Amino acid sequence: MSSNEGLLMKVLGGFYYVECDNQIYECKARGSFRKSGNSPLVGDRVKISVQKEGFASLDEILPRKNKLKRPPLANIDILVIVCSTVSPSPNYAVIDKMTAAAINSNMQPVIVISKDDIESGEKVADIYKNAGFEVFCTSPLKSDEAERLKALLMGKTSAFTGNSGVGKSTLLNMLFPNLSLATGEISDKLGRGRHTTRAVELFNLDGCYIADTPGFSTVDLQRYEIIDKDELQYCFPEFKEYLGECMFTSCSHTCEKGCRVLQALADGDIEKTRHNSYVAMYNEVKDIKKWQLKK
Ligand SMILES: Nc1nc2c(ncn2[C@@H]2O[C@H](COP(=O)(O)OP(=O)(O)OP(=O)(O)O)[C@@H](O)[C@H]2O)c(=O)[nH]1
Ligand SMILES: [Zn+2]
Repeated sequence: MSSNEGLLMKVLGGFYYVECDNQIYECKARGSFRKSGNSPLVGDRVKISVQKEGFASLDEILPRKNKLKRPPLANIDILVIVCSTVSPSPNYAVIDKMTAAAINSNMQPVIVISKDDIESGEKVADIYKNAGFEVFCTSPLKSDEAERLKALLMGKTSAFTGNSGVGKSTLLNMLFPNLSLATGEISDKLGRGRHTTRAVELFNLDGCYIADTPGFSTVDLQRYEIIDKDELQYCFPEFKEYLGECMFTSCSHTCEKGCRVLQALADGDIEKTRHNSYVAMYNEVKDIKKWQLKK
């Protein structure tokens, strides 16, 4: 018998599929997980033991860097937030919720602006570059941007999100031309829009681990990952250099006198759309009590 560390790629029908040494092992979990209530999630780094006959068991879940409720995933390194320049045009409120939620969950948000061939994504790109994010402007004509993005995703576990029609499937196919071969349904519009019963799954595509999340169109951090009002300011990286410099220590950076963040906004150092999103999110959570946020 040998004990190994691996990555949980899929959970299906009581079996756990673990990638370990370039091989997939079908594992049964040890009974203790059921009792402890801490069940293995796709994306978990796990310890498995492989018996001689090929039977494998999942013995231990290694500590997680993060965990999502919907879809149930662990250890997401990068959240790729896709928006398009036109049809649909960018929804800043949605994008900013996703960037904030990603940061709050200890993931790196990455912005992809598609349909750069129809209309330039430069204006949107500048907003997010100025806020400190990694930004990519893509179109089927710009393979260099896709290559640059792919290099960032290498060896990491990533999930893609964005409204319907922004071009997620197109982007994934551009990044991974052999995607349809690798995953079958994933290229088939990612199994979305129809009632599939497929489970959440990680795909190893050229060394990039991509989470596919059927059943709902995208990773939905908006509704399920609510950010505490005191934490929200830290989820806007461009605020960081001004925090602690406001007149009032309890400043919410929404309307107060002597607010350094509002000053930066007035000076044009913080983007208006970003601050608008912050205020909207702040107002949404300001009356929620801390105990109601407990997960
Ligand atoms: N010109 C142009 N068209 C694009 C680009 N990206 C996507 N499209 C088109 O936009 C439409 C929607 O693209 P999809 O890739 O299906 O979008 P999606 O985000 O996967 O959509 P859902 O499956 O509904 O979530 C398709 O007709 C694509 O051909 C792009 O960069 N340039
Ligand atoms: Zn302030």
